[in-house]
Amino acid sequence: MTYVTFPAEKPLDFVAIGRLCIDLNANEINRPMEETMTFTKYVGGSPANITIGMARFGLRTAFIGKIADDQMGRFIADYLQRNRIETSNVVTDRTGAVTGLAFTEIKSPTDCSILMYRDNVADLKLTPDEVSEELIARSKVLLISGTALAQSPSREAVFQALHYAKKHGAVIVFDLDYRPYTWTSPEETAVYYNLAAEKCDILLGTREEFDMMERFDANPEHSDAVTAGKWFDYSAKIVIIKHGKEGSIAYTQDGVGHRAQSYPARVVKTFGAGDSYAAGFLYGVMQGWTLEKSMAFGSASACIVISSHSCSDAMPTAEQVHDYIERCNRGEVTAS
Ligand SMILES: Nc1ncnc2c1ncn2[C@@H]1O[C@H](COP(=O)(O)OP(=O)(O)OP(=O)(O)O)[C@@H](O)[C@H]1O
Ligand SMILES: O=C(O)C[C@@H](O)[C@H](O)C(=O)CO
Repeated sequence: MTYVTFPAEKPLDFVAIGRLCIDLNANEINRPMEETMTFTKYVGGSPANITIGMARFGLRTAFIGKIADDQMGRFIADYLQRNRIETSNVVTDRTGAVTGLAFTEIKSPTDCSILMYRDNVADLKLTPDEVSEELIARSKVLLISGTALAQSPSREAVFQALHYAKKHGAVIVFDLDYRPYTWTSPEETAVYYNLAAEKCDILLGTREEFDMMERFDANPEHSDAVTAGKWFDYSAKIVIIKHGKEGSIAYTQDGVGHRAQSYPARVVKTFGAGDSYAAGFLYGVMQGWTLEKSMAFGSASACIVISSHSCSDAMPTAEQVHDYIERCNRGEVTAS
């Protein structure tokens, strides 16, 4: 059954708008960052990671964002180009803004955290008039990521991109990606997340992220089915609630909940699961697969990334994901 129709005539498969940053992942893992002396540099930013994942699956992709006019910004732009991601709408800041840094702490495979340096970052300085209508008009999908709503003018740039996507018939995906340290208050977050979510066809978030959005609901039940049902009154066709190792559930407008279990994984770090899951799931539905097959593909993609040191570099190819699923089905992968 087809729950979302992607405009096949569009030459681009996928465009994302939002954060381009640098991950600095601790090399000395299984200890607090106070004891970490060296880090490995990777391109980061949740929407960037998802786009890199889609490119690794062989899709035609592009990115809308702003980078700093420095070595880190050029590192990011070069990495995107080397991964065949169109950067025609990646704008270079000229105000002296810097690149967001995400220092990642891996205390244990299940106790990871991110220390984000987000002051005066270039990615939040993208303006509405810098968003290319022509690029969005060429794409089947526009993905927005919640953190880009955290500050103006990036906030307005996202809403302008949403306007273009609606105008040109792109499928709109909202990866909630709630990062509290980027926001001034949960109330502000909920207001802007809800305004954006009303325009979106596919929503992906964790239970906690949807709970944040429901703070103004009268008597919120915070139950997955009720959460999903609320968004079908707007533009939503699919609402996915992710539950970490417990798997995920996708609701459709007919009220059916489609469940997916997680696969076993030898976890190095937990973050990156959501980005790789989103890329794998969206790839699957864009191939016309069932929701269950697409969710399983996303789940396996997530396992590959959380079993790796990086997020962006570790984004797998479709062949690697299929192979992982087959090895799990043969009982060759054990969880750690
Ligand atoms: N420990 C795990 N073992 C196996 N699979 C996992 C694990 N954690 C997450 N996953 C898979 O990844 C999917 C998304 O993970 P999660 O629910 O943690 O999203 P998220 O919080 O957005 O991720 P992130 O930590 O990147 O922000 C899950 O639905 C599951 O399929
Ligand atoms: O999105 C961020 O700013 C952090 C990411 O770069 C990091 O890779 C991560 O947390 C992935 O979800």
